[in-house]
Amino acid sequence: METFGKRLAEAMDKRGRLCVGIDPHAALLTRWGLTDDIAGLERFAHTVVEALADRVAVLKPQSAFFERFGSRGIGILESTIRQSREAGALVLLDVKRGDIGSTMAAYASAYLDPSSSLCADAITVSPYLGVGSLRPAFDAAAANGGGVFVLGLTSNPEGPSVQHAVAKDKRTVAQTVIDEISLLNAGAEPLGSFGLVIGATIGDTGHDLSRVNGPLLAPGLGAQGATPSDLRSVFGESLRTVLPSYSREVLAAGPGVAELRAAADRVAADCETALG
Ligand SMILES: O=c1ccn([C@@H]2O[C@H](COP(=O)(O)O)[C@@H](O)[C@H]2O)c(=O)[nH]1
Repeated sequence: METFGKRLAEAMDKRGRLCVGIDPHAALLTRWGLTDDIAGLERFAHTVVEALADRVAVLKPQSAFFERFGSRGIGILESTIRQSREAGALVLLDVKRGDIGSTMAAYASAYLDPSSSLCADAITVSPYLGVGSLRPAFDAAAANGGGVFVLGLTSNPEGPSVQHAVAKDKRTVAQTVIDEISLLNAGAEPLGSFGLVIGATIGDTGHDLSRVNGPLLAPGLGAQGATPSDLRSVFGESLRTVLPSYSREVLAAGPGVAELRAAADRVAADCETALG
């Protein structure tokens, strides 16, 4: 079975380095002329899939915007994941789970076990209960060719109060997370399956990403104010494995399929120039 790291490296080579988020904000549904209900959600999500799933490397549905419609919203999330994967995109489900190991095992079954209707290629997780508590997700990913992206240095302004806190060993909380993920990816080729979320908004924080050997998801571009030219200062020598991620900046171009494609092409070209 091919690892997620290998599948992602191939997808980025073939389709370019871009992740587009599917974030059906109420304001975007209105902007698209849709109703803020289950029918609007379905039309929105499936239009993004129609426009982009056959061309971008990764689609990233934001679970929260589906969950807000209850079980029917989860149903649309399931069909969005399925259709995206059938069209060839890798699906990173942005669900930011994190719990004690025994509960984490249930989350891993829900999102990383191929027998689940919510199974994605990869998920986002939170390391707040300790990176070790995420072990069931790492194991499920490894067993099924999936990936896990751990929050490292997030794009929001509140993140540093926790992530930059310094532990007894003089490392920041974020550096501890980065180092533990680096160990999981040691020796993997061409790319490890365990990624980090590192916001494009954070500037040069002095964290060492040089040994991660896994994908670095960079949200915060576009609507949150970061630009592709910020990537160099955030990622330094580690630009090779950066996966830029946009949601609202691209989604605002809808509802036209051609306009969504043009917006994705534009940001992908901007990032390609910046990443070199
Ligand atoms: O540090 C993080 C981690 C996750 N996100 C998520 O990415 C998208 C960003 O959406 P934009 O519209 O491009 O701002 C959203 O789903 C967040 O929950 C993040 O922004 N920062």
